[in-house]
Amino acid sequence: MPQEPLSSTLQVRAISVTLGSQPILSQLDVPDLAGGSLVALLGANGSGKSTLLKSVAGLIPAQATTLKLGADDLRAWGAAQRATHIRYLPQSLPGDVHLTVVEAVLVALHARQRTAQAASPPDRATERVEAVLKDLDIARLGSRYLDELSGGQKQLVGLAQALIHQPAVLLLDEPLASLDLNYQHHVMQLLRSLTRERGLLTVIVLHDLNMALRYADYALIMKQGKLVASGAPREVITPENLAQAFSIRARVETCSQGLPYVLVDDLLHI
Ligand SMILES: Nc1ncnc2c1ncn2[C@@H]1O[C@H](COP(=O)(O)OP(=O)(O)OP(=O)(O)O)[C@@H](O)[C@H]1O
Repeated sequence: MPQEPLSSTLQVRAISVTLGSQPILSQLDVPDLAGGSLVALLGANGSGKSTLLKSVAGLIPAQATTLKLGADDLRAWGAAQRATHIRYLPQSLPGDVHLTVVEAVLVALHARQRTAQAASPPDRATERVEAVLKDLDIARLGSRYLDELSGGQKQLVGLAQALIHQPAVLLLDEPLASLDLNYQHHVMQLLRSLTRERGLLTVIVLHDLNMALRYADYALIMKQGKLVASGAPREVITPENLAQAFSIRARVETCSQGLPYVLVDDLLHI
């Protein structure tokens, strides 16, 4: 049987990461992020978003005074246990793998099940893979080879590989980057409903602030390894914070349907 995800709050206090000789994050405190929330992680290129996600996932070394999921200290978990409950989906995925989409998602499922010692019978595993592909609306790609897919299609397969694990925390690094407009909204709607139904904590790096305004429950804005703002998207995506984080002069307008959107008027030279 698949394991039930833990629905828990992520606590990160005073996290520091040094890469090479460069301090990238320095004693960064992140507000507690509750299971069941879709969190947008925003900020300029190089502001430390990927570094924060990778350090929480345990993929790069970090120091922190607190790094917990619910009552569990993540630093006490081995790599396999951490990977079972916390999935990080990188910006780009390996493209030269000669496996079909179904095989690639099955491989991802079995890699976890070996470590979790909770293998499903093969027919049940295939059913689960098919259900995830259907959720993402890519069932028709099941028998296609990964190395023959477009960038956006590969991105969706990566998402299927992450979702098949039924993690407690999903850390997605720009998953919309190669998707067309239809799939961008499809993926955001799917993530929002999965996040709520399963009590998942989903943290998603977005460069499209309108997507954050429309779908996220909470937003974090980073600049140079620090948090500029955190809170409800409508409260933190403000002209002042956008000027500070992105060096732009921007307005937040409301469309005739009542949805907020960002309009950039000019670049600020700093
Ligand atoms: N392996 C590394 N060694 C040294 N510096 C690194 C390494 N990886 C990232 N950095 C630096 O850390 C800083 C933060 O990078 P990071 O990838 O976390 O930013 P980001 O906010 O995710 O950016 P982007 O939006 O461009 O993906 C950057 O200045 C980057 O050059």
